[in-house]
Amino acid sequence: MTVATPLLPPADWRDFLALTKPRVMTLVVFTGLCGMLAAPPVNGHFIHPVLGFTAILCIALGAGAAGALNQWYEADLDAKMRRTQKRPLPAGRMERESALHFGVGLAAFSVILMYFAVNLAAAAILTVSILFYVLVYTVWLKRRTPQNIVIGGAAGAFPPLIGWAAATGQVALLPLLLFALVFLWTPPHFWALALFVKTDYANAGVPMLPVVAGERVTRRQIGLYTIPMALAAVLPWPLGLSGPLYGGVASVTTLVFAALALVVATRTTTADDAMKPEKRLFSYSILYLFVVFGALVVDRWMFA
Ligand code: HEM
Ligand SMILES: CC(C)=CCC/C(C)=C/CC/C(C)=C/COP(=O)(O)OP(=O)(O)O
Repeated sequence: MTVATPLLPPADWRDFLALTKPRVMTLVVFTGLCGMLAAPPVNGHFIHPVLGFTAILCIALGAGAAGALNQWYEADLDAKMRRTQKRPLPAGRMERESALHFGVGLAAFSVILMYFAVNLAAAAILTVSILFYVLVYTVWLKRRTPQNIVIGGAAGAFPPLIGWAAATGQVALLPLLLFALVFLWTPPHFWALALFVKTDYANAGVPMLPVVAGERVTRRQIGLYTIPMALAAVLPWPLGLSGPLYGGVASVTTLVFAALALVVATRTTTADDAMKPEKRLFSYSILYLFVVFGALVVDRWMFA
């Protein structure tokens, strides 16, 4: 006698939205928008607003698709961590197949639309970033090495390049520096968080740096990555790629970042304070990227 597996009722639209990790993706989309708005005109023309909107929509859909495929692949891990247990798949509100179809469909749609409506360069970099997040980070590295987020984290650094490529059809030094900024920002951003949700990762068997190498090494690495990150953040100014407004904002906000990272790096254990230094650094890291990218755009439009 065969027992039929009961099928779940169709998932709610809110569950599909949750698959796209909307809160994290707001910053991803913002950096993409800023990359686009910081780009110079081509033959005297800025990107047409409708095309610009389409390109940002494609970045949002592509990033959301990558988030959905990430959740499809690691529903088992998400079920083991308090922070992620209530997601649609581990909570049993959605069939895994639905998440897979949604992710693949959305990824294909975003890339095809980017190619036909915008250009090949933007579509190609969008494809690379989706594949990087899903295959390189999620499937290959996340469960294997504590360097997972250093290498795989590159996925989240592509959006400024995609935005710039959408506007100009090519890449240039400034968006490459923005790529470097997000790439080098990711380890302090994530490891600060990993220091205070360490037990979650340990329970799930994910080899995040604090679990594998311990707190002291993680704290030192946060400090070390902050140095080249600071350079990447400030360099557009001395290189003449941005003006004094960006230079001022980037210098001050980066100094604050470095000061918070130094406190984290020089502590030996997690304090009991309500606002632990690593929590403060994690929260500030998000505000920091919003402010620095926002300042770049305001600067380019004011002083162009
Ligand atoms: C591999 C690289 C990264 C890892 C492992 C990572 C991990 C995380 C985790 C675990 C959270 C906490 C909670 C949550 O899931 O909502 C978080 C929050 C966040 N991350 Fe990251 N992150 C990475 C890269 C990025 C990038 C590239 C961006 C954007 C440029 C970003 C933006 C954010 C934002 C905005 C939040 C706050 C979300 C909220 O308020 O709920 N992250 N990150
Ligand atoms: C355009 C495009 C494709 C952009 C991709 C953007 C990207 C890679 C963002 C990474 C941010 C992110 C949600 C990391 C979470 O890591 P995790 O998946 O390990 O977190 P979890 O534990 O919350 O699942």
